[in-house]
Amino acid sequence: MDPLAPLHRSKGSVRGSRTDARTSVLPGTNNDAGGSGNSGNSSSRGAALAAARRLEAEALLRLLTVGGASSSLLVAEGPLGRGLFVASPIAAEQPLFSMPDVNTLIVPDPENDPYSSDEEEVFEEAPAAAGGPAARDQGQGTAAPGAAPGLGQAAMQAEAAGLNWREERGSDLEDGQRSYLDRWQRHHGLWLPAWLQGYMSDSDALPAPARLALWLMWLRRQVQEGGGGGGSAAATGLDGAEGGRGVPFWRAYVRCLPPPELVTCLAVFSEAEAALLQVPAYKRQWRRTRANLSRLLKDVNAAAAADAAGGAAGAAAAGGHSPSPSPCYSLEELSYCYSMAISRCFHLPGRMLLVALADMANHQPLWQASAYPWWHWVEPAASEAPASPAAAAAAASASGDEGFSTRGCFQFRAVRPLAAGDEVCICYSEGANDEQLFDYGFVRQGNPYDRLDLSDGAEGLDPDADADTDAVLGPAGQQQQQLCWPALVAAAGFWARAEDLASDSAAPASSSHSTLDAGSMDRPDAAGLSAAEEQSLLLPRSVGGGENGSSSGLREMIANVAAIVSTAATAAVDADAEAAERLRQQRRRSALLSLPHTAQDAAALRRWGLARAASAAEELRRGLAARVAAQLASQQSRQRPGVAAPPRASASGDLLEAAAAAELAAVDALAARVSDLADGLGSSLADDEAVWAVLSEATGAARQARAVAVAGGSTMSAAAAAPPPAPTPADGSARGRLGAAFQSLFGGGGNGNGGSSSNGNGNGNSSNGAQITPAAATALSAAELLAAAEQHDSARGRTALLARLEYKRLLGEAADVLRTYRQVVAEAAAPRRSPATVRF
Ligand SMILES: C[S@@+](CC[C@H](N)C(=O)[O-])C[C@H]1O[C@@H](n2cnc3c(N)ncnc32)[C@H](O)[C@@H]1O
Repeated sequence: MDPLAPLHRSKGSVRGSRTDARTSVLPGTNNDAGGSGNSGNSSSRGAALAAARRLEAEALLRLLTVGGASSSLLVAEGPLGRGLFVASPIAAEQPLFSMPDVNTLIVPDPENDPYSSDEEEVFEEAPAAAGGPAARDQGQGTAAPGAAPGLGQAAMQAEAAGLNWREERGSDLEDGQRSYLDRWQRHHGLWLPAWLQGYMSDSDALPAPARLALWLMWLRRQVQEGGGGGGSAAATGLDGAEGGRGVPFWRAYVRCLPPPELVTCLAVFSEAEAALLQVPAYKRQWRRTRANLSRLLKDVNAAAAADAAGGAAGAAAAGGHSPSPSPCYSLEELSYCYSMAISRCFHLPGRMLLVALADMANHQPLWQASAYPWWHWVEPAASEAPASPAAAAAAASASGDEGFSTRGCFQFRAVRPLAAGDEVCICYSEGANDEQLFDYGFVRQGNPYDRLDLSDGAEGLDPDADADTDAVLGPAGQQQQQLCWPALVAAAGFWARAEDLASDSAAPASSSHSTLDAGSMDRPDAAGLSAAEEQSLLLPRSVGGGENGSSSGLREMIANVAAIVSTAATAAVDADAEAAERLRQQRRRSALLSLPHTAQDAAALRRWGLARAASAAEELRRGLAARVAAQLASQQSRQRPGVAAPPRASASGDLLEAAAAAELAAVDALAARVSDLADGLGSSLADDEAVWAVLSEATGAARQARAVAVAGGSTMSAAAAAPPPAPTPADGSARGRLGAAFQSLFGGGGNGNGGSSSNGNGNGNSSNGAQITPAAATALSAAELLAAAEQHDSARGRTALLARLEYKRLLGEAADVLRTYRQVVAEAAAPRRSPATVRF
């Protein structure tokens, strides 16, 4: 995968900006991943950390409240780990939280700058209202009944502090950034060193998340060292008016970040942890990122040392004290900060930002998300607004800023009316599991946007290759061939229209978003799309772009297969009833596996017996049949004298046969690649499922123990303070936490029957772990199983295990679909005999 890709897809595009979000995460799956997220629920150590982090978050909340942010949020542990919750009921579209720009970290993000292209205006204008800026802010209807008192205060305080984010929309990003940085430094009394200023002021020097990472890395050191004016949050008084400034503020923020051992984004994996990933594409991506980060680190440390040397020379010449020594940052620090940046940042057009507290919102698919990010612009008061361009220029030069004055704050707004206690979840982005793993440190079970990388990974993978700083985290230039799951299944003839699913009563009534397209902000506009158009929406960029041979080749392949399948489906297919039924079942299963399947989706599809999906597929086929006809016509018209005659339109059967032969070869090649990929992995799906069963059982047992302790009157922190039982050697006996889990699942006995997974449908990686019985277990001996479980008993170990489990399921499903394809294509091309018409 292109390591730059996460930079374009990171979390939470602010509403109004263009977003390519279209993903969903099944509720109740990733939270069970335990260590996959940073819930910290998997052990008493996790609970202790969670409790400590909750206290930090409370401290941050208090700081924010006095520092200019306003919120009606609480921080608590929920089903997805630590998250944000609604403190008091709030109406739809009202702000839940507001943070002045100066209390965020903002860097330019030219990669995501619509002003540099011809895209339309993406910010909503602040509605005109009478009065000064503060009155206007309050008069925008933002403080609705039920909203927390004081919303709008943020902008007022920002104004009082003279904190206007002066910039002209569409003006040079770097001017705006200089002005913002200047305000930021004055506000916090923290002065960025020259080396950091250098990275900050040159938008082309580094991608935005890397710059955010450097800023954060420097800030962490500042607050650890207590520099920059201010003691500990407690010592300086959280209730003081200065609470939103300087070291106390940023110390509280840094303390609220997840501790490194609970971070599961790919960039923080050690060599040993990366080995657990098994999947070559994941490992390659990890290696490339680490190599890029190492190069950046070398650069940064050299620049910081040069600064320090310059400072020392200056100080010596002036006979003063020697300045502070050059900081020497470690790869661990940088990769941690980089992971924080990519997993917690938000997008504004042309900018990327980190926002305290807002970055504690967990992810849900768009149709389930309860809030959305919003940038609230506050226009200057009429009295402030320059009367003419000349006056604007004069005002700008007087203020030292350029451009038109705007000020803003970051907000979360409610998607729908929310009750106290509702979790505030936003939709981060769409993405295949490799992207989600890289960006956020979790994978989605049955992710409909998942796809297999079928490239052999031979190009652009030399981690030691020379690259200058500009290329850090830059594109490797490798165009990968990917099998896009929805496109593949749609091509096989199955599709369900978004409206069909959304109209089901099981779907959330208030949501206009479909279960099929879980993330597009434009969803309501897309409601009228045909199934074929929906399919094209889901084509990944590498297929849809058609920029090079391989992607257009793949696109063609999909179109070809679709055409053939369409012909096959509408033609009389020679097949006996039993084979036809088998085929139909396979295809239904493929469809089910590929559609977003929440419990409701699955129930709805079962209830309908796929009738609606099938009818939508019919619609798709009709469209494709027209394309086949067009193809035939165009091939016929390209026929030239002297060249072996291509099949004639009248002999469409021949053409079909020739196309099918080519198609069979392509499908076989793909199937071989899928099988190679499966062979190259270190363990089987069944092995991994058994290991996961032990781990999740252990997690369940730990939760249960904690619940008992809490019910018995002990406090959360007392329960959390109890040391976890020491792991026992993996000797197969049922001792220790994992041993007990093992025994409860497998009765303590070994297995070794090499049977297939109990999870025949490839789903349910967590909650059904306890249903795995010895009969359904794996070829691993008891000792091996325990050893493997112990090896994975950490946040990153569990994440690696879940990630490769999903990958293996995807491989299995791909093999299934390819087999089905093969059968359909072969049948389509076979000479017709007495027809037993099969309609799918
Ligand atoms: C922006 S933070 C959200 C707050 C985070 N839970 C915390 O306590 O700091 C993003 C991280 O939260 C976790 N996370 C968020 N949504 C999740 C989900 N639906 N499933 C699993 N983990 C999730 C992942 O670890 C992700 O990297």
